[in-house]
Order: sequence, then C-alpha cells, then structure tokens
Amino acid sequence: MIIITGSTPNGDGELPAPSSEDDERHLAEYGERNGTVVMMEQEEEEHEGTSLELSPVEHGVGGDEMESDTGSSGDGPKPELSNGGCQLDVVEQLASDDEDLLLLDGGTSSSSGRYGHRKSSLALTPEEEPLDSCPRLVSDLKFPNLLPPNPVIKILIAFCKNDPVFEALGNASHRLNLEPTFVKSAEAAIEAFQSPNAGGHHIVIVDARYPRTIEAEALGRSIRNSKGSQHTTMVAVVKKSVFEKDDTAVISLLDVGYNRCIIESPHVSICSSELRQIQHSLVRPQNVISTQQALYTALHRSREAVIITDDTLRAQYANRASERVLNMKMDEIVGRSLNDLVTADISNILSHTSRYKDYDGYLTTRRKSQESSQIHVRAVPVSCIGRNPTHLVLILESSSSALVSSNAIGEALQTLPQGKEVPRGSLHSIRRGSFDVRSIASDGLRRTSLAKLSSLPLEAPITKVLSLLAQVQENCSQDESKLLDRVMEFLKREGLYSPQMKEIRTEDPVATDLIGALLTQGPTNILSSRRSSNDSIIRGGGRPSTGSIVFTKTKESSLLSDLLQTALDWDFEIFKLEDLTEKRPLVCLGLELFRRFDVYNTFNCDEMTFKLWLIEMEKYYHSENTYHNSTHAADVMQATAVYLQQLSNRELKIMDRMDEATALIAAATHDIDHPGRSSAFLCNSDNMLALLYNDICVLESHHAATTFRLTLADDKINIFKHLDRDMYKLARSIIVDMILATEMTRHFEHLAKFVSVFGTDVESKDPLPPDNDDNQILVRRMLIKCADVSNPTRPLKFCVEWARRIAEEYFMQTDEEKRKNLPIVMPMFDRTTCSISKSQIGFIEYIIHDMMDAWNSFIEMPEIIRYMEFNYSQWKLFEEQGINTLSDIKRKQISLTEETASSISLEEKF
Ligand SMILES: Nc1ncnc2c1ncn2[C@@H]1O[C@@H]2COP(=O)(O)O[C@H]2[C@H]1O
Repeated sequence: MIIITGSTPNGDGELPAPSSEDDERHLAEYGERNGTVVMMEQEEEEHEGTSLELSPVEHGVGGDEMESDTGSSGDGPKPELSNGGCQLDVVEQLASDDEDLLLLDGGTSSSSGRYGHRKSSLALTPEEEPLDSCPRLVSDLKFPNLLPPNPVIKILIAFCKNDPVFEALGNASHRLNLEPTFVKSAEAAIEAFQSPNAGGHHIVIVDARYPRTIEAEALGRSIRNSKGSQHTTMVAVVKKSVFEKDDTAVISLLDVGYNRCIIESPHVSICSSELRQIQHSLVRPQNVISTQQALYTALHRSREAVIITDDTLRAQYANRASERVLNMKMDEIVGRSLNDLVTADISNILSHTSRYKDYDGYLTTRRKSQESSQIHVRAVPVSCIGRNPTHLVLILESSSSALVSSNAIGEALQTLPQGKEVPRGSLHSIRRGSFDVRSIASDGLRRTSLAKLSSLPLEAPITKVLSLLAQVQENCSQDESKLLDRVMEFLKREGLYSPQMKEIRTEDPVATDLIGALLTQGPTNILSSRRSSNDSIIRGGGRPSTGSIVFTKTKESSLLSDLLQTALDWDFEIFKLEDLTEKRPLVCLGLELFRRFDVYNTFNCDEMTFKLWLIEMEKYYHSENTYHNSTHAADVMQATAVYLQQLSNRELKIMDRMDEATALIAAATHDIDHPGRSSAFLCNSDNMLALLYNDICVLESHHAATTFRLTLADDKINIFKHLDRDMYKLARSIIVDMILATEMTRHFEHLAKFVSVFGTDVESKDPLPPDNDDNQILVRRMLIKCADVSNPTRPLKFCVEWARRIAEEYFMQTDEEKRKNLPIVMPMFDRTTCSISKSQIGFIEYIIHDMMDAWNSFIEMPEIIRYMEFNYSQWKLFEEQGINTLSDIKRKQISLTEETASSISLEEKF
C-alpha cells in the first residue's frame, strides 16, 4: 500500500525524472519538503477502483459533466486538474492491483489548520466547512481519496509602509482566513520565507511601488532562487499609473518570477476578490502539481512497470521498474514508439482502448539483449483533454515475475485454510498469477501474506525454466502444449531428484530386501507383530579403554609404520591395520592422514589435540559391531584421502585445504556411535534417537550431533578451538552436510544431481566451474558417499570381508527383531537362508555400479571400476558355485588369502 500524506505548502516539489542513482536522494529531499510517500502493507478491503469503473472521460475534470455538477464551484482550476487526473488514474490502477494506494489530504504542515485532521472530504459537512474557506470541487467528492492538498494558505506580505493599500490587503487576507505574515523589508522577507519553522508560504505579496525601499525585482529573484519556492505564487503590487502607461516594468517583474501583478487598491473588497482569484487560479493548481509529484515518486518506485504513451503510442513516461522489464534505460524508452518496445498487434490494443476499454493480454518485449521475453500487459486509456483517450497507461509484468508470484502464492495458499477452491497448476493460473490472487484470496490477512510473498526478491531457477516453457507453449501445437503441461506439472513437484522407487528389476528377493531397506527410511510398514521394545540399543559397554594408545618400539610398530607408508594406496591393508592396532585403527591412520594433508596447520591446532580427539572419537565407535566399527571409519577415511589425493593430482581446483581437512574429519566420524542397527530398526523399536529425530535421518543426525557434542565438550580435544567463528561455522557446515549425505535414502537424489552437473562421460566432460559453491557441495557429498560404500570397489579379499561383516550385522539385527517381535526390516537377511552372493550382486547392480561409474568419470580412477567389475563377476561365480552362506564365504576368504600369499595379484586376474 502507498499512502501519500499532506505536503508542506510550497515545497520544492519538482522532481526531475529521477535516474536510479538520484532517486533515493530525490525521495529523501521530497519527503523532507513536500510530505512523505509511505509504502506499507495494508490489511483493508481493496479499493473498488472507482476511477476504473467510470469512463475515462469522467476523469478529465474539464469535461461537461464537471461544469454541470459543480454548480457554484465551476471556477475550479479545471485545466490543471485534468492533468492530475491522468496520473491519478495510473495510481488508482496500481492500487487496484497488488499494492493498495491511498492518497490522504493531510495539511500536516499546519496541525492547527482547519483541515489538518480531516481524513477526506467525505468527512466535510456543510456545518464543518467555514463559508469562506476554499470550496471543494465536485471531483473532490467523487474521488474522496484523491484530494490535492488543501491546506491553510500562508501568505507573506512585504510592504515598507502601513498605508491604506497595505491595510486593505491585511484585512482581505484575514477575511479569507489566510494566514498572513507581515514584513517591512526585502531582507526580512527573504528571512521569513527561508525560515525552516515559519517558511513555506503559498503566496508572497511584494510592494513594487517604491523600488528605493523595496527592490521588488531583486527580492523576486532571491525568493525564486530559494529552495522550496517552486510552488509559491508571487504577486507584485504596482501603481495604477505604471500599469496604464509602462508595461515594461510589469513585464520585467513577471520575467523574474512573479506570477501576477495587481494594481494597488485601498478597497478591501477589491483586494479580497484579487486574493480569491489568485487562490483558485494559481495556488490550488500548484498544490495539485505538488501532489502529482508525490504520485510521480510513488509511481517511479512502484514494483510494477508503468509506461505512459501519448495517443500516437509514443512513450512519454517510463518508471524505474520498466527498465528491468524492458532491459532498457528510462531515457531510451521515453520517446520510442510502442512498436519499438514490444512485438504485438498494437491495433488489437487500440481497438480496446479507443472504446475506453482496458486491454489485458500478453506482449513480447524487444529486449536490447535480443533475448525477448513475454510480458503481461494491462493498457488503460485515459482522456486528459476532450473525450477521446489522449494517453495510454501500460502496466507491464514480466511473465517470470508473474510465475514467481503464482508459485509463491500457490505454496502460501496451501498453508492457508482453503476456504475457496484454489485454481492451481493450470497454465492459466500461472500466467495470470496476480489476478488469481485477488480472486482466491479475499480476506485481508491472506492478501497481506501473499503481497509479502510476491514481493520477495526471489527467483528460483525452476521458475525461469517454467517461464521459458510457458513461452514455448505460446507457439506450439495443441499436442505439444499438452505435453509441455505435463512437463511443467512434473517440474512443479517437490523433490525433483527424489527417486520414486521404480520396480526393482530383479526376481531376487535378497536384493529387493536390501535395496528397499537402504532406500526407505522411518518405521517399517511391514505388518508387525507387537512393538514391544523400548530398549535402547545404544550400548554402554564394549568400548575400548579410554587410555591413549602408546605404540612401543616393537615389531608391530615397525610393521605399522611400514603399513602407514601405503596409507594412500587403494589396496591399503585395512584389516592388517585393524590387527596391528588391536581394533583401534582410526587413531593411527587418522594421524597419518591428517599429517599428510597438513590438517594441523589448516586448523592451526597441535597434533596432540588431534590425537586426543581421534582417541575420543574412536572410543565412541562400537567395537562389537561387525561392520559399523572404527575399522569401517578408518576405511572410509582412507578412501576419502585417496580421492582427495587424486583430485589434487589432477589439479581440479575444487578442494582447498579446509575442504580436505573437513572431508577427512567427516569421514572419521561419519558413523560414530553407530549402534549396529539401521535407522528403520531404531524407528520400529521406538528408540530414543528415533524419537529425538522424529524418524528422520536418525542415525546420520546422531553421528553429526555426536561429533560436535563430544568435540566441543572438552577443550583438550577441541580441534576447532583455534578457528575463528566464521571458519568454524564453515567447517561445521561442511562436516554436517557430508555426514548427512551418507544417508542412503537420498542416494539417488545425490547421484542424479551429481550426474546432471558433471555427467558420466569422461571424454566429453567440461572442466568444473571452479568457484561454484553448489557444485562443490555436490562433489563433497559424492566423495564421502563413494568412500562410504567403496568396499565393493576394493580388492576382492577386502570386498568379501566387508560383505561378510555387513551381512553378519544385518543377521544380528534380524535375530534381534525376531527375538523382540519387532517388524523385520530385511527378512531375507536371515543367517540360515540368506545368499550373501546374491545380496552383493544386487548391491553392486543397484547402488554401486552407476555411482562409481559417475565418480570415476569425474575423478579418473579406473582401478575402482576394474575392481568393481571383477568383484561382481566373482560374486556371480560364487553364486553359481553355491557359495552363499557366511561359512562358505569364510572358506572362500581363506583361499583368497592363500592366493594373495602366493602372490597371485588381482590385477593378473583382470
Ligand atoms: N557390501 C555391502 N553389501 C550390502 N550393503 C552394504 C554394503 N556396504 C555398505 N552397505 C550398506 O550401505 C550403507 C551405507 O551407509 P551405512 O554405512 O550407514 O550402512 C551401509 C550398509 O547398510
């Protein structure tokens, strides 16, 4: 909503067409001197758009109706008001749209003024209205909200003598209820006029009869050069003889800025009628003009693009928003024919507007950048002189912003009580966004929230896409348009990248079980027997002792250091490390990797703090878990390090030092305090973590939260303690995001986003845009995901061992579910019946293959694909050979170890 409050009487209201830079200053100056333009939200019934319901001719105050209606008021300043009517139409039109616009006659400059507290002329009863006040025109009554200022008229009278002429003027001004100030010299006149408190006179009357005492021409010049004299009416009193004999003196007075010269008269009645004429013919129109300038400012700052053309459709005015819509500067727009600005059948517009009808339709802009865009336009005809439209007011709205409002509105409406049927989704409702708002949101509260929404400076990329598609739809066949409708429906859905679980194309129930369990979250929908257990499965016992690890100079320690030499090899012996460190591999490997990636310097933190931190983190991994223990964390950390190394070798400037450090930290803690049971199990058993995280991303939220809770709890292990606040926040956000990315229910979403940006084809890949935050996030997520499930891409013996471990953990979960009569999340993972080979075939086919393919094409590590393919073929072979159960797998592991011992490398088997 826009309210323009009453102006100071003779403010310097003339606003030059403001340039964007000048605009703030202009507005500030304007607000100071001429009243205030206030833009605000308003929760009131929409204006009924009085002026729009009337024929445009009725707005031309100079029309016949005016004469007949006004009666005694026929002496109003008609020509000037007709101009004002033109702009008022525009503003009213805007007011009927998303911004309400209201003009209040204020008289704020003089709170003691008779009209100072009147809201509008509707409040003006004959009893209230003094007989001798400036009469209201009938137009005031017709358009009560569109009053020009009608303040108490302040008059400055500069006379050196108290002669009868002076007396008569003084009496006349009292009689007309003007507010006079009397001064006796030119200096005093200037001072009074410029005085910040008393100044701001509507009329200045100067005694021009005695140039030796008051130099009227010089005084006139000084006043005209004073700020705020723009709308002041200056009157010179001259001798009768001068008027009759020598017109040069009068003309020079008019030329320096006097508006009127009147003949000296000692008669009060003559002075009164002179002053009344001046009031009607000069002062009132000046007030109207100053109001127009407030309107002009409002228009200029309106969010809707407004262009006013003359009757030949040549642009006369363009507001600032039109620069954005047309992608042209205002002075490039003004003067141009509408034909040069838009491609449209202009005759179509004219056929409406010449019949005084608004035109409502679409045009395509001819943008400077050649890229054209579709805009919605309303064209309103306005008659300023005579009956035929003399101007056309075009209100433009680019279709993308229409889409924004429509989408935002659609979303907002969903959250509001749905009293009326809301037209959603149709092309029509998108294109006519702002119109739908009014039709569907009738109450003030809704309008306010919707106005807020549509005014937000937001434009989502998807909105742009929809807008482009809407344009394409304009020029395509019906069938294509229908197809596009469907496309747009899909695009408007939530979770574009969330997979809708396709049917798993396998007959194999083990794979179905596994993939289904990994990709769904929350409580299992399987018909359950009783849900009995409230037991926490976060077990307290079984953790290694809290003491720090001391590696003595033994054979083990030298084996260890030899092993750590290979810390960045893809065939790193993780299980050997597990043995050597007595199931605490994370500390050793972590320190080695932190050192190699210079993490201590990046975090400006000593190695000891990192060591204590690693010890604490490892302590919270459950060593009794067969899979989700600290060896898995070390394995993921090692894979992460290899990927980071590869990225830096390839000089893909994606990961800086901080990215590398945070990635390693996230990998180290990504499964901390894992209970060895899935999130679904926790939900099904009403575990406290599921309750805490509302069944959403339960385990990963717990891992991230635990990491920070433990780290920040003790300064001795707080590896973040020397980061400044911003760096800490950055590190935290990366670590949290990476840990959450390991949640498998969003696996396909992350993969699809990554592929959509980076593709899967090594050859045709464009280099990564280096400083694109969004892309960096995609890479980081993909990196930790690939590290987390890298086990099928490792050498076979590791791959088999991991498969055995995860299967064992699944079996334990099924055992517990059976024991506790809980829903069984993966019924096929029953130790007595399960085929591990089949589960691995399914896991590689559905989860691993595409992801590793995409990752390899990005990072260029062909060995991961070779191992994956080899392992896959081996699982197929195992399956054929009936190697399915855990004991079968164990036997196979032994033979694999022997093969390795006899130096048959896997490479040789490819
Ligand atoms: N070899 C594998 N076979 C089956 N499932 C696996 C295998 N490796 C990892 N997973 C699953 O993939 C999941 C990845 O996230 P989590 O580490 O939480 O839990 C992991 C296991 O549930």
